[in-house]
Amino acid sequence: MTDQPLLVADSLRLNFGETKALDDASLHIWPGEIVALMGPSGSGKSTLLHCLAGILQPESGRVSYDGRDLTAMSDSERSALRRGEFGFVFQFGQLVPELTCVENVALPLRLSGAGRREAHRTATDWLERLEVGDVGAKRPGQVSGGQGQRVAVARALVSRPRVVFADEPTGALDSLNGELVMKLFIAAARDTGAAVVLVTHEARVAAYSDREAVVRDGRVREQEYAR
Ligand SMILES: Nc1ncnc2c1ncn2[C@@H]1O[C@H](COP(=O)(O)OP(=O)(O)OP(=O)(O)O)[C@@H](O)[C@H]1O
Repeated sequence: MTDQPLLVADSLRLNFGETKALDDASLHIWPGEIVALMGPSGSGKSTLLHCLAGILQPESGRVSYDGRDLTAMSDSERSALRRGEFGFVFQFGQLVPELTCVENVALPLRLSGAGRREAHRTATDWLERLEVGDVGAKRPGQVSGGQGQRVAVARALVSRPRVVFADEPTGALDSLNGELVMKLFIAAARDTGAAVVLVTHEARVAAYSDREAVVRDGRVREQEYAR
């Protein structure tokens, strides 16, 4: 680890109408660190993740990434940062249904200017790494939930982001498949040196992290280093 955090949330506040979703939430993420956000339903975990990723803007407080103030950037600067430096894995629906699995994984590379052949070769390698090399030609609707999530993980990591945000990445899977996806996901993230911010309800998913941060009532209440 370096002596500078990669991502910092400093005293974030965000309300949805009467609901205080974030109420003075602060968190540091270090390069390469795997952090699980735990806590009761509705406590603000997803809202915190979305603010850290520059998807939601807090009403007050600051998010900085690599020393740059995300909250002060224009929308287009923030989008460029998300495309270039961040990867995302969500519970459902993040694959483009009209594209094959290999095309889905190649998409981030194509959008950043890679040629078709090179992008497909890299995407195929990533599918093999996630042990779904055989589904490349299929569309997302033709593969199982576990296979689809492994394709989604490959797509999140293919452009070698420095941070991967994962919101309940195994929430729709049975425990066996969830375990396999987590194992492959975390091994690949550690290999590439990506930090991971993971929202989960499940202790056995959080067990893959280096640190658990508990969110309660819109604030990070407890942090614990695993093992
Ligand atoms: N778009 C929205 N509009 C209105 N209220 C919202 C919105 N998003 C979140 N909230 C509310 O903000 C609070 C925090 O929600 P958030 O989704 O961050 O919690 P969470 O801890 O991720 O919950 P869960 O574990 O159930 O997914 C909740 O009370 C939720 O109902």
